Amino acid sequence: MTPMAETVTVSGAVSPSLLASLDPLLREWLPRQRWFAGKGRPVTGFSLVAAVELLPLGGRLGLYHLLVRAHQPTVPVVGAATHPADCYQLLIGVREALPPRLAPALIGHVTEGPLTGHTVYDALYDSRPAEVLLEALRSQARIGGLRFDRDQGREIRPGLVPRLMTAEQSNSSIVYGDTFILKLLRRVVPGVNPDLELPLALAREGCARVPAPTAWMQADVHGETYVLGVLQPFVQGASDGWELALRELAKGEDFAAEAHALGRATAEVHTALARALPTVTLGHTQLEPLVAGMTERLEAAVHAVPALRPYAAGLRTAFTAVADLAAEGRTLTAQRVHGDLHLGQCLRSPDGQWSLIDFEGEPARPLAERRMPQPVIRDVAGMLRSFDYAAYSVSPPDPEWARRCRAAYCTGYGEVSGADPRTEPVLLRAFETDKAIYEVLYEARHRPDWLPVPMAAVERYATSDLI
Ligand SMILES: Nc1ncnc2c1ncn2[C@@H]1O[C@H](COP(=O)(O)OP(=O)(O)O)[C@@H](O)[C@H]1O
Ligand SMILES: O=P(O)(O)O[C@H]1O[C@H](CO)[C@@H](O[C@H]2O[C@H](CO)[C@@H](O)[C@H](O)[C@H]2O)[C@H](O)[C@H]1O
Repeated sequence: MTPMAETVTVSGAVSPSLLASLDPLLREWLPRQRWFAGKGRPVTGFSLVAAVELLPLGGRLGLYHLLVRAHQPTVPVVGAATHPADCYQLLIGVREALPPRLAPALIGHVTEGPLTGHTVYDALYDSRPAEVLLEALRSQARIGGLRFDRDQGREIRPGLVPRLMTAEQSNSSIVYGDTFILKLLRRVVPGVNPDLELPLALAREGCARVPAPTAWMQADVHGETYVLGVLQPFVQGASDGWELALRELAKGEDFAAEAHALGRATAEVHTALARALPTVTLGHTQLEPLVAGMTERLEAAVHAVPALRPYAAGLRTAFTAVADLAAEGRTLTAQRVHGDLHLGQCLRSPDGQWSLIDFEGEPARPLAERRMPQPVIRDVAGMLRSFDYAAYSVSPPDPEWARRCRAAYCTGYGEVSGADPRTEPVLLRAFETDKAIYEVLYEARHRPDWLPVPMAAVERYATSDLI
């Protein structure tokens, strides 16, 4: 099939018919990728947004950087990808034959168009393409519409050996010699990306809790800028909070001291973000849409996951309680927050220091929403849910372990910020309920086996208070 027409930026020797030859292969390959956001809806076609040749096909290996729109039927679900055609960043390698070490990267064998007879594959698995990216960042290259920039004060040594991270991720990351990690965003949208914006702002504030961006990669397409990747120092020997929590749970060990330290770290980041970027006061006019948004997300989730239906009325009471606060004239302070904070976003270095990563926000939400100031309790609720997630993902569940972690986290947070989140039980309940509903949708789409974990929370939240 011929790809749908779109104004395309093509650089180097890339022919627009390139996508036509990849089309049937991508249709099969793309929906199988963990980072594909449009799960459950067929891909009906592709259009090329931009294409840049990074290595010419004449050599042993051709390399193309593509921004490709995947067309899918639109489903009117709040909280899901709202674009009828999400744009994905692909790095396509082309070889005559694929060496066995690259077998997991296979996209397919091309049978039509300019690449006929070649094998195409996800080039992030391959060391040469990964080296090309690092070299471009190091030398601040401009290639076609691709722009590579770096913090002038930080050195990037040439020749660092790359390896693709194999962890389950929403994006793809390459580690270079245990010195840097490059996160390449997969679903990309034009505009300021909080995954670059917030760490840069925190670095300017001197906040050491977040690895500072060393270099970044962007694309300029028809007057719009897409953030494509961020290089940052790799925290060597780090364990993420989720692994650590599960390890302690398996040993029957307490995690309260770590939860306390995490509460302090979260408050430090929030304090620095409030210094770096504007804060606003939310009055009745702003709280009404906030509550309406939570209620809409619930309705949409019930539509998508009918198992939620029996709990909907009970869950809704968490949101109406916030509306009541607003009606009484309560105001709230809002500021930029992490937006999707959970144990997997917290790294502990071997010396026991915690860092927070991945400031992209909930990937399915529109960018404008992800960049809006929010009450800090939103992040706190994310972490509290995460302790609950850990405790309910083991058999038998250990609610007492979660209770101790939750209390310690709130204490630590309050020590640094001056405000213990437990003094806001109505807000906490609403944001935790909202997060649990998001998790039900997320798991239904991405990891159906995990659905019972947030569903167990939903059952409890529909009938009881949380803290
Ligand atoms: N600076 C870092 N140092 C060490 N490991 C990191 C760093 N940043 C990310 N990671 C690892 O990469 C994984 C994915 O990073 P993340 O930013 O959460 O990407 P995604 O949005 O794809 O989930 C993390 O869970 C962590 O294990
Ligand atoms: O890929 P991201 O890290 O940006 O976040 C998404 O995936 C997470 C799972 O990998 C998901 O987190 C949920 O599962 C975690 C355990 O794997 C748990 O610690 C979190 O509390 C729970 O929300 C996250 O919601 C999603 O946005």
